[in-house]
Amino acid sequence: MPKQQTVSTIKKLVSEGEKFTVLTAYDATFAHLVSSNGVEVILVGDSLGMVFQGKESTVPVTVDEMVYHTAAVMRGNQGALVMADLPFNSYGSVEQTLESSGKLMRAGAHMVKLEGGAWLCDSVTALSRAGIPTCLHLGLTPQSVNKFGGYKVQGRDDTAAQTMICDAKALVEAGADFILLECVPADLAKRVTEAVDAPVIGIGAGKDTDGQVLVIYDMLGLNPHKMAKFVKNYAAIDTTWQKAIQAYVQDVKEGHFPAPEHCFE
Ligand SMILES: Nc1nc(=O)c2c([nH]1)NC[C@@H]1CN(c3ccc(C(=O)N[C@@H](CCC(=O)O)C(=O)O)cc3)CN21
Ligand SMILES: CC(C)C(=O)C(=O)O
Ligand SMILES: [Mg+2]
Repeated sequence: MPKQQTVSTIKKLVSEGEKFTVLTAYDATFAHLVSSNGVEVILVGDSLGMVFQGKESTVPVTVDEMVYHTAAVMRGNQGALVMADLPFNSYGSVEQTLESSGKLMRAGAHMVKLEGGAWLCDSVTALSRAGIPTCLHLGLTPQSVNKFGGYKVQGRDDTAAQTMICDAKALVEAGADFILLECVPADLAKRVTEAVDAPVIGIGAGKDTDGQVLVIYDMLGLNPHKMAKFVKNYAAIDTTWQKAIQAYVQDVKEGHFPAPEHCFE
């Protein structure tokens, strides 16, 4: 594995047909644990609002909080590519997007993640020109939980599926480096992955995306709340966290995770 992962090393790995793994981390200790056990990408996810802060959703998370956690992650990171979520209501205009992203990049992030479709193309292009790589999150976008009315599988009907494919293509055309799909039928995720020339990361999106992501507290069985269908508890298989993470990496590389029971149709 390279000393430091970059957007290019991930793209190269995917072009060679290798799967990659992503886990969340919100602090230096978890960043160290994850990045020294084979995980290529750390996501400083706004899910920290739920699992770290104990809030109802990711909506209350602020840019300043993301900056704080990103800076902590950077101190523990051992060479993973660090992607930070732009939180709710911090990327409404191109100008606001550049300002919020600049704060995350100055905290040490290597790239930012935005939730949304083709309406973000101008922002993606502006970020690309500013030297900020992006990941675009489609499907179940948790910052819109109040519009969705719950955490539900997205893209089940033909129109929604077609829109998702068009959004992904437009965003990659506009300069998006990665696409992330959350809670979408496995066959749609496969179609999106085939349709775009960018690495696609999945969570609850079947086995055919280029990478997989999970929230670390979920896959270590530490989340006391009801787990989504896509979660696998790796700590139930291996008795140390290091081994649990290594088992997850191996499962993804070998195509054993996600299994049919973790997928939607
Ligand atoms: N700990 C944690 N893990 C996550 O994966 C996560 C967060 N927090 N916070 C932000 C979002 C919220 N997420 C969620 C939360 C619940 C479901 C869920 O219960 N989904 C149903 C699908 C129901 C349907 O069929 O439409 C499931 O059965 O999995 C999915 C994603 C994913 N993200
Ligand atoms: C669930 C993942 C994809 C995420 O956005 C987060 O952890 O915030
Ligand atoms: Mg998030």
